[in-house]
Amino acid sequence: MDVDVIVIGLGPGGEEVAGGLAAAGLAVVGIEDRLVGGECPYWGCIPSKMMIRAADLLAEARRVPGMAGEAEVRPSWAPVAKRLREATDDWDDKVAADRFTGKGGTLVRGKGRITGPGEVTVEDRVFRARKGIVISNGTAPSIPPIDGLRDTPYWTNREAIEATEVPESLIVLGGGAIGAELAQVFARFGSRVTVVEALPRLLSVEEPEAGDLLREVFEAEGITVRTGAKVERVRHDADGFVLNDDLRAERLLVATGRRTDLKALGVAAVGLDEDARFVDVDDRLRAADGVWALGDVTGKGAFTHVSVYQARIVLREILGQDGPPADYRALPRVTFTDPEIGAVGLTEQQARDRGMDVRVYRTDLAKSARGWIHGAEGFIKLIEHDGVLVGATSAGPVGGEVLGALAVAVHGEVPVERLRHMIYAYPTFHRAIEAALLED
Ligand SMILES: Cc1cc2nc3c(=O)[nH]c(=O)nc-3n(C[C@H](O)[C@H](O)[C@H](O)COP(=O)(O)OP(=O)(O)OC[C@H]3O[C@@H](n4cnc5c(N)ncnc54)[C@H](O)[C@@H]3O)c2cc1C
Ligand SMILES: NC(=O)c1ccc[n+]([C@@H]2O[C@H](COP(=O)([O-])OP(=O)(O)OC[C@H]3O[C@@H](n4cnc5c(N)ncnc54)[C@H](O)[C@@H]3O)[C@@H](O)[C@H]2O)c1
Repeated sequence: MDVDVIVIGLGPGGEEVAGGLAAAGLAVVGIEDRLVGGECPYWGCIPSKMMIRAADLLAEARRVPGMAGEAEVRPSWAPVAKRLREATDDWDDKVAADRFTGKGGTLVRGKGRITGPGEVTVEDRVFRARKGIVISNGTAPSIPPIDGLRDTPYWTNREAIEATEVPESLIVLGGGAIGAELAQVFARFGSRVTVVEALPRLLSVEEPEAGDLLREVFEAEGITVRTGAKVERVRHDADGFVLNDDLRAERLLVATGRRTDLKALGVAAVGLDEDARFVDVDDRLRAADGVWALGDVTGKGAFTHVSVYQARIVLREILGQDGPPADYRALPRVTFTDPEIGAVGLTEQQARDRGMDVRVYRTDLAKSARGWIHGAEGFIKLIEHDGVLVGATSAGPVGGEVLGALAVAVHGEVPVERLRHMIYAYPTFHRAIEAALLED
């Protein structure tokens, strides 16, 4: 079959670009080997945030004593599991598939493999593209080579999201975004949770203060946090999982990062390095002549907003429309723990590693009026270079929302002097940005 564009993988970015091109009248084949929509709506962002919403409600109710009277909290996972099944249509992608074909796209189910310039094969069907191929096949959970682990019935994010019951006890291997978010959810629903992280801190890609804060909060909620931990052996028996012969739990969630498999995708057929971890792209998302890549597979930030942002650039490129190139200076991310950890741009260490002469501002949320009223834990940390912010972190009850103001400041290169003399509404959480700038 000959078409204009072939899109391999219909996650958030692939769906955006394939649907956009089809709606513009191009002949598009979208290839998907699982569910149209990808990881985010079925096993990622949306169901995990629904679980978090439920867990946060429990935590909020538990805060009633001492502030507002009495509240008895009896958690039940049943409504959570039911809402997730409704939200995912029980892991059925008919609505998303119809959305794409309704725009005129051709949906092909199966695993796509690049077999030559402009050519993709799905089992015994060969597709040829006149304009090009878009690689948007995402990532899969990466399972560390720990002795015994692969033979056990461990969970990845997929099984955790599909859980119909809360385990009595849970070990979470990996204290990154997935591990931290899901550890807190299951703990708030009554599971005895231990987080085991190899590095010295939780959320190690963010500011150290963020990992330290989360550890404090987790331990106060009864979650055991083991950092700097090395797991050498895993086994499973009738009672559950055993790590290093000393740590036991009913379930084990492996959340140790993600992996790509460029060899299986056949990227060498278009001259790309099949042993690389990610597809190398330029600021127009071009990987080779007639090949674009977007989303997690590019290694520019494993977030839905990055995938969709890149997809819009690819769409413009293929349709011959003008627009700015990709710019990741103000890349925002939010870990939806409670407190939320919002961050944009560079951390202090990343800025220093780039040789930047930085000035750092920091304040505790508890010192702000709203933070004190709320009984909130969190902080604002700002990284200035050359009179503008190059990075910021906002940790707190709505850290991800407060981040909006900081993302605008980094993206727009607003002079710090202007930020210092702006009026911040009283008493809001975001007013702590002013406090940080004045605290010096
Ligand atoms: C638990 C969890 C929570 C998350 N929470 C957030 C969040 O709150 N906010 C956020 O921004 N991000 C979050 N993410 C990350 C987000 O889900 C990903 O960044 C996003 O889904 C990546 O999109 P993508 O377009 O790269 O493709 P993906 O969503 O990874 O989809 C790629 C698709 O390609 C298909 N595919 C793969 N290989 C082939 C092939 N050879 N042929 C055909 N099809 C193929 C796959 O089946 C898949 O459907 C979360 C992830 C997880 C796991
Ligand atoms: N709120 C969000 O936006 C959100 C939520 C979840 C996931 N995500 C995205 O999904 C990606 C994948 O999430 P993730 O949490 O799997 O990966 P991650 O890379 O964020 O964290 C993995 C953690 O596992 C640790 N680790 C690796 N091997 C280990 C081992 N053998 N023993 C103990 N610890 C080990 C790493 O040191 C790291 O801290 C994230 O990078 C993020 O981009 C985003």
